[in-house]
Amino acid sequence: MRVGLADAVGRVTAEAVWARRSSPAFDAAAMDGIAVSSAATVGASETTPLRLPPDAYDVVDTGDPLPDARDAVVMREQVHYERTPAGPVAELRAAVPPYQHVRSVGEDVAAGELLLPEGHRLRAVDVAAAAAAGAVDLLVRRAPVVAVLPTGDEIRPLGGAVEPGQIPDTNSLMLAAQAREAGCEAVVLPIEPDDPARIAAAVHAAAAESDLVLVVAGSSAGRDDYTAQVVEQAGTLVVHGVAVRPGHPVVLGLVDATPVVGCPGYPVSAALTFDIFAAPLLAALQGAAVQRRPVTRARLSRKLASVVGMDDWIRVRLGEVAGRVVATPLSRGAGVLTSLVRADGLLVVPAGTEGHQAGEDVEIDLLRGLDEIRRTIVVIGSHDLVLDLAASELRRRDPRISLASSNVGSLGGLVAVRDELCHLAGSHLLDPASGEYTLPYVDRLLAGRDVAVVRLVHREQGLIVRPGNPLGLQDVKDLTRRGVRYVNRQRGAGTRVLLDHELTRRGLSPDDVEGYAREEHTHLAVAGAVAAGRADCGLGILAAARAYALDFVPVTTEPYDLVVTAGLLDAPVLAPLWELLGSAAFRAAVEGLGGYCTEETGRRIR
Ligand SMILES: Nc1nc2c(c(=O)[nH]1)N[C@H]1C(S)=C(S)[C@@H](COP(=O)(O)OP(=O)(O)OC[C@H]3O[C@@H](n4cnc5c(N)ncnc54)[C@H](O)[C@@H]3O)O[C@H]1N2
Ligand code: MOO
Repeated sequence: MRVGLADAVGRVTAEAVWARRSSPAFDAAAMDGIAVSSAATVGASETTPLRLPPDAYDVVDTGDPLPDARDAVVMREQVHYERTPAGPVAELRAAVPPYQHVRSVGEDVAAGELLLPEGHRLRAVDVAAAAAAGAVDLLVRRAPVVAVLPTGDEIRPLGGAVEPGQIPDTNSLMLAAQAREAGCEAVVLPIEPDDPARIAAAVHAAAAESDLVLVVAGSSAGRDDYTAQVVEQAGTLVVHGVAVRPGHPVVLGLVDATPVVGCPGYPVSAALTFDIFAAPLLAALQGAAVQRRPVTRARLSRKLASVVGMDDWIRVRLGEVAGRVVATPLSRGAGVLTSLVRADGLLVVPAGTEGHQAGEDVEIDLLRGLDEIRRTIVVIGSHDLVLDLAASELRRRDPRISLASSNVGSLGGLVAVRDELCHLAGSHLLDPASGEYTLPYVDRLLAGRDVAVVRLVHREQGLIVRPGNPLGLQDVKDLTRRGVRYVNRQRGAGTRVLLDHELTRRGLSPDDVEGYAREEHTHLAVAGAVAAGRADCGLGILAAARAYALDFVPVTTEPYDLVVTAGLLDAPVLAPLWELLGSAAFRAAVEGLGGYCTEETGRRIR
């Protein structure tokens, strides 16, 4: 099919494009000035200037055709005019070589020259060059049509009501957009319930109208998982299950000669399945090359275990610390779509590998440019909402800046500072012996290192309870009451150390607290567990309680600090953060979260 140049970007050429016209189509002035005959200027110099009468030159502007009998241009700035009764005489103080400042016919592209090969994906510059070479439209390959077929009794169309237990159809939105990004047309079909006959009918109908059918979900072993069975009965089932995770239960087959990919329902699995299986197929259908991502080497910030026998696709955040790119693995859950949203790169741990040690050198497929990665502030340690607010505010102020924080608890953060795996560690570790926060741990873990500690905030820690505090919890000692279900933080988290300290002070033991062994990794996750009724109480910050409209019983106020290698304090990557911490507007926004005091924000306490 032929498409107009304005609509051709992203399409793939179906024939070679030969220039029909030269560009420029005539010898043209390349500068504003005067057109002259070079032969007439021989001998001109500073000491013997040449005086050209008005009929021996023509005034020209950039792009003008070169008048007959002229073969060179002198820039306006190098011409001195002298008024005479016969008109302005141009004085030249140097000889002009032939074709000086002249763009000759076909300098850009010559008629008859090959401009673009067949099978080339068109970009903005390509269509402009084609237009300059005389094209008005181009023969392009048909864009493959991708049909997206969502399945599942629980799936509801986007924008409509979603009852408890139902899931909005986010996968179809994503897969259709991925197909369009791959240069295809995408059609999202109505959601089919878990009924093999209906799914089969929909697959047949879609196969007749499209080049690839993506059946969403129903790929694994559940009672209502029919995709593989449908493909087997309606056509040919080629593969069910691959040694890739996420994406393990993918279904590959043919129905009525149209390829069908059964994408697992978990969003990360669905997205990666498209990348791994659908994208190369669609590129092949268009006769174009698959886009390979650039790669970089990086140091892994944490140990990464991986099951032997599966290629593990790990999403990572990246930043540059001490001159080396550091990769921090994000959540591995196939349902954690935000792991892909936040990812700067992908790390594939091959099937034959058990994983990697912290600090190991690995290869990363880049999802973002290295220049952006170099401007990323890497925070590892305890997490606080103020860091999220800072990340958002830094980006608003300068779109090139990112702040990536990963939560491994305060202790893990100090270890990451020690190992040069982050710029900053968020820490609020209480030393029960001295009652001091963070500094005793810095002395122990980072002994002999020149380390600075900058106060971020003071914040209130307290019991996060259901609205109205139905169990009447007033103090940490109430956690030992029968029937009170507590939700704890992970080992190494400052909030867990705080609980232990508060229990010890009261002569209580963790064994007295029901749910002590149950761990969540963030304040918000603790609040989420209480809000969902899966626990009655957890220790955390006021802002987390507020985020879920829960009640809060204050226990203590604690400092939350940023630990940084002193040599990095003046690093350009951190400058925007220090500036932000000094801003009154930012401090007001922090106080607005509730439970924060910014009196000492930005103060270096060591
Ligand atoms: N016993 C086993 N259970 C599971 C296995 C297994 O091998 N044995 N595999 C797991 C893996 S790995 C994956 S991946 C998933 C694949 O799930 P299905 O493709 O069968 O999909 P469902 O079970 O229907 O749904 C899974 C999950 O995805 C959500 N979903 C489904 N469609 C959409 C949509 N259009 N938009 C957004 N989210 C969607 C669905 O609600 C579920 O939460 O199976 C594991 N289980
Ligand atoms: O293999 Mo499943 O695709 O991990 O989530």
